[in-house]
This record gives sequence, C-alpha cells and structure tokens, in this order.
Amino acid sequence: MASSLETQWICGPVSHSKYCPHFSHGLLSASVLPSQLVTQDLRKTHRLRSDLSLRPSAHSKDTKAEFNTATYVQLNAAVVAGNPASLLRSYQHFCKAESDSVRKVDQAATDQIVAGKQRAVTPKNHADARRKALYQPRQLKATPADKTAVKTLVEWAKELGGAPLGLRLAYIPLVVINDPKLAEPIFEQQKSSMYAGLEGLSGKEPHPSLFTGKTSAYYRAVRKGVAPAFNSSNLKQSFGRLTTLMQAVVSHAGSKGPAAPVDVFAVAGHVTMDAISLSIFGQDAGSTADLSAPKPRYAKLLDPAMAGFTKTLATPWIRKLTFLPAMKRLKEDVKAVHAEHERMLQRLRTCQPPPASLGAHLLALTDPATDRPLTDAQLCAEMVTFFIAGYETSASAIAWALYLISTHADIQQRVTAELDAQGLLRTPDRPQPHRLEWEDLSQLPYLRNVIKESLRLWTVATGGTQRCLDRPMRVRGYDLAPGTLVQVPFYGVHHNPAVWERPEECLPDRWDEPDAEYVAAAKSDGSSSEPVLEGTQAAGSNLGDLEDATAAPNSKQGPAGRSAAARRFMPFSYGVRSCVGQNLANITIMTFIATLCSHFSLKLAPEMGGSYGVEQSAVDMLTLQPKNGMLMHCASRAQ
Ligand code: HEM
Repeated sequence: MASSLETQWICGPVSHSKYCPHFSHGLLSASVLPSQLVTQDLRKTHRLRSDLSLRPSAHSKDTKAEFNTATYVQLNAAVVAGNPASLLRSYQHFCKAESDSVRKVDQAATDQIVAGKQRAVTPKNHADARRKALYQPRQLKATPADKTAVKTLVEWAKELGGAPLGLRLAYIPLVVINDPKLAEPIFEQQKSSMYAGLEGLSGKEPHPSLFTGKTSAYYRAVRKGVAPAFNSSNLKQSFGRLTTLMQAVVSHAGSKGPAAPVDVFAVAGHVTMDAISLSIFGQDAGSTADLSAPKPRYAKLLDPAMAGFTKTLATPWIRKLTFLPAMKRLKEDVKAVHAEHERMLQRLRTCQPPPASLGAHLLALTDPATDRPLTDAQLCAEMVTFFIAGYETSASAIAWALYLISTHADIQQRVTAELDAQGLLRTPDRPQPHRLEWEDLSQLPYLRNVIKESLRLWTVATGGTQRCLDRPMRVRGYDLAPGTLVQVPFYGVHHNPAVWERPEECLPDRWDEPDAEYVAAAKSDGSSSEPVLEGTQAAGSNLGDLEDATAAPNSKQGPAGRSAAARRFMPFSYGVRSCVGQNLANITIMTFIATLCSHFSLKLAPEMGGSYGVEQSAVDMLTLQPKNGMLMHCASRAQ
C-alpha cells in the first residue's frame, strides 16, 4: 500500500523567505527551505560527522542557533544535492570558516596584549568578539515540525543515497531525486515552466527555444534541424579554426611568463564564445583577439542580464516592478542585450554562414505550424540559446578540469606523457610540437577520462533538470500526483555514494571500467526489493526518427547485454532533452586542455587559496562557476 507523499512532507509551512542569488538555492530558499531547516541540518550533520569518526569542532555547541551566510548557501546546495557526503563537506567548510575567523580575533587579542594593552582584552570582550566573528548574526528558531522534517531529510539522504526528498516550492510539491534508477523515467516528462522564465532574454518578443520550450512539434522540428550541425563531420570542418584560436591562448600564456598567473576561466570564456560564434556564423567574434580582457564583449552585456533573470527565475513577474532599483537596473541590462541580439540577428541573416554551420541549419528551419521559415523572434530565441547554453558552461568545465590537473601532480604527469606519445608535447628537444589535429582527439584516452571525472566531480549543471509530472507516478512506494515538480540534481547523482565507489575522490581510471557510465547491475538491482517505479512507460526516446547528434552517448539501450541499466553519468543530461551541443562542448574542452598542457606545466596560483579556497569560491549560478576565476601559473615546457 503506497503512502501518500502528502503526509510525508519534510518541510513545515514556509516561514522564511530569504532572497538568495544562487539559482538552485534561490529557488528553494526563496520559497521552500525554511531557514530553520538548515539550522537543524547543522545539528544533524554533527551526528553524521561523528558517525564518520571525524574530529568534533571546538565550536560545535554553538552552531545550533546561528551561522553565517556562506554556510547557509553551502548547506542549501547540499540539501538540494540531497547527499550526505555533500552535506558533510559543506559542514567541514563551515568549521574551517569558523576557525579562520576566530583565529583572526585571537591574533588581534594577542597583538593587543603584546602591545601592552592587555586591559582591553577582558575574557568577556574576547568571548564577545569571538562570537561576533563566528556568526554574522541571523537569529533562527526551529519549530518541532522542522526538526522532524530534517530528521527525515537526513535519514533519507543517508539511507537511500538521497532519493527521494520531498520539498515544497511555493506550495507546489517538489521532489528531489538523485538515484539514477528512480530518475530515469523523469527524463521523459516535460520540462517545468521555470525554464520559460528565461524567455524574455532573447528579444522584445519572447519565444520558446530549444532549451526553454516544452517538447512539442516545434521543438522536435528545431532539434531535428540543428542536430546535424553538431555531428562529427560538420564539427571537423571548423576544427582547424578552433585550434587557431588556441594558438592565441598559447601566445597569451607564454607572454605572461611563469611568474604572472593566467586566469584560465576568463581565457576559456573568450575561446568558448568564439567557438560558438564560429559554429553559428562561420566566423569568430574576435574575443580571443583580446585575452587580457576579463570577459568577451558580448558576455559583458549578457552576463548581468542573465544574472538578473536567473535570480528571478522562480518569480519572473517581479521583473515588472521597475520601481525597485534592482529591477530598474535589470530592465536597462536587458535593453542593452536586446539591442545586441538585434545586431547579431541581422548578422546571421546577412553573413551567409557555411553550409556545415549551425547558422545555416538555423536559417533552413521551418516552423511546422506555418510551414514557413522561422520568424525573427523564433530565430533570435534559438540563436541566443546556443550562446547562453554553451559559452559559460564550456568555460567552467575547462576551468574545473584544469583545476584538477593543476592540483594532482600524478594526473598532470600522465596527461603529459600521453601528449608526448602523440608528439604533441613541447619539450626543449621538440620546441615546435605538431598542432593538435582532429585525429589526435581519439588518441588521448587518459585525458578523456580526466575530463569525464572532472565533469562528474564538478558537475557544471549542478541543479540538473526540473520536470513536471503529467501523470501519477509511484516512486519507492510514494504516490506523486500529476503537477508535481521533480528535480534531478546532476551534482547529487554524480556524488551519490549509493551508486559510485568513493564518489568524492578524483579517480580518472574509474572510466576505464566497462560500462562505467551505468549503475553497476548489483547495486541498481539490489538497492530496493520493491518495484521502485510504477505507472510509467518503459524508458524510450520520444524522438522517433530524429537524427540526434547525441544519440550514442545518451542511448537508452545501456551497455551491451544489460538494456535496462540506469545511466549514472549525466553531465549533459539524459534522454530526449539532453544537451544537443555536447559534441561541440567536448571537442572545445579537449582541444583547450590538450593544447595548454602541451605547452605549459600548470600550477594553481597561491592567490586561489589552495583547494579549500577554490571549493569555497564555487558558486551555483544555474551552473557551477569558479567565482574568483581560476588563476594558474603556466611554465613553458620549452625550458
Ligand atoms: C560543458 C558544457 C555543457 C554542459 C555541461 C551542458 C549541459 C547541458 C544540460 C545539463 C542540458 C539539459 C538542461 C536541462 O534539462 O535543464 C543542456 C541542454 C542544452 N544545451 Fe548544453 N551543455 C554544455 C554545452 C553546450 C553547448 C556548447 C551548446 C551549444 C552551442 C549547448 C546547447 C544546449 C541546448 C540547445 C540545450 C537544450 C537541448 C534540448 O532541450 O533539446 N550546450 N546542456
């Protein structure tokens, strides 16, 4: 007998509404997660921590009532990820932040005593100063309902590997699932209405795009029409120009010398912007010509408008309240970006992009409703989508992979050895290695493994996908009603200890295992003896005859001989609405990293604050980005 999820909701009524700039947290903290819930998480993670025999914090008694904003954000992320390991890591960040701020207070007191001002340092003053440093005060009180809620949340997270978690989004049930087996049929459901919140960004006349729209006849026509632009033979045609862009990166890093750090995230942003421009127009956008600029010109316009839209995704109506200074600013940002989109559209209509390009495929599309070419509004929405979906995501993926390489000497050494074997490594004896060629890409399996491991550990699309159920579904004995929102956070899936061995460790060799992208049969079958899903159709593509550039990596077939295996690796999502640009992304990431590592040895700059500093600076703005860039010292291999 199924229990009704309605009686099992882990959250009490929404009692807190804190605006939070991070999408997946913003989504929740704006309307779902009572702050008390998070407070209680802290208490609970104490237990998790001691379960795992970690040293208790000196301040553990104080954490029950107050904590700082950074921790709040971190823990929200962990809750969304629904994963005990991630909760734990967040808590460790919290303890480290705590001890850093307290250490500063202690140091100041010591300095005063040394300077002969010991009378100013009374025990009370000192205790007050420590307390103030510990918490940017946020008084939070937990209700009994919250306590029960958190117990359920953490117990579920721990025992079920995080799936499913029930929350409420503005009183609409939201279920978070990070068990790949349970998540599989969710990918057949329509995207939630949240995506439509991005639609005003492309132009004055908003139109659903490949990314934001529901799976409709129009959607299918567009996907079918653009997918061939991302197949190997078409991408191969612009590969030479991509490697030319990379020569500019090599010159830029070389000109800095080993002493001055290079922000590889910013540089990658220039390259990915040009790569998408190349793909659409057959010409780059000139971004790579000025790699010292912090951002490409278009990104300077797009990023503030995108950030404003992201923050208001769950509440798009708020954008109309232009008497609010933030909304007035957003209106101006959007106006500027619309003007730029207008220019880009004119360029697309007049530049005659090469036949293999994405632009040519876009211009050839027809709307099945009218049987006519796309209107300006439609074309603009599609064109802009590719920049929004592809530019920053690919740059972040490059930055995270380079971060792993630069902080793991053994990994960097193996990447280098592989490049050397291909004659791609610059050495004193080989000052001019051969330029990366298309055929080289398939000869770098270890680098490919490193990139996959990085996409898993540093899942760019952290929050994953959000779908809306169009029919009743039963998930692990819980009945979900039509209209329930279901979120599959890819970060949570990729860190789920129920389906990954040592999920928090960077182990590129795991990808050498056969079927590494799928849940091991024993685990997926053994995780639950009850039927986990009922009332769902068998998993299968809705795309019919669609020629999908991503068909192979997202095949629903699973590994040979195990057609029902669930896919656990989904950096580009899964199934019908998976990333159409993933081939371009993979090629750009691989080309960037192979070229940079061929010419330079990489070391994370001390300014980043080591791994701790990097992890602390990761922000989730729809995608996981290194907020402070990714500074690296690039030492030429020619010396
Ligand atoms: C590392 C880089 C990238 C990552 C991690 C990534 C990830 C994703 C994910 C997770 C989705 C599904 C989103 C959802 O369901 O909410 C998606 C969709 C999409 N991506 Fe990417 N993406 C990347 C690069 C690109 C590039 C380079 C392009 C094109 C230039 C692109 C174009 C798209 C489009 C158009 C969609 C919507 C597809 C559909 O619904 O049919 N992406 N991407």
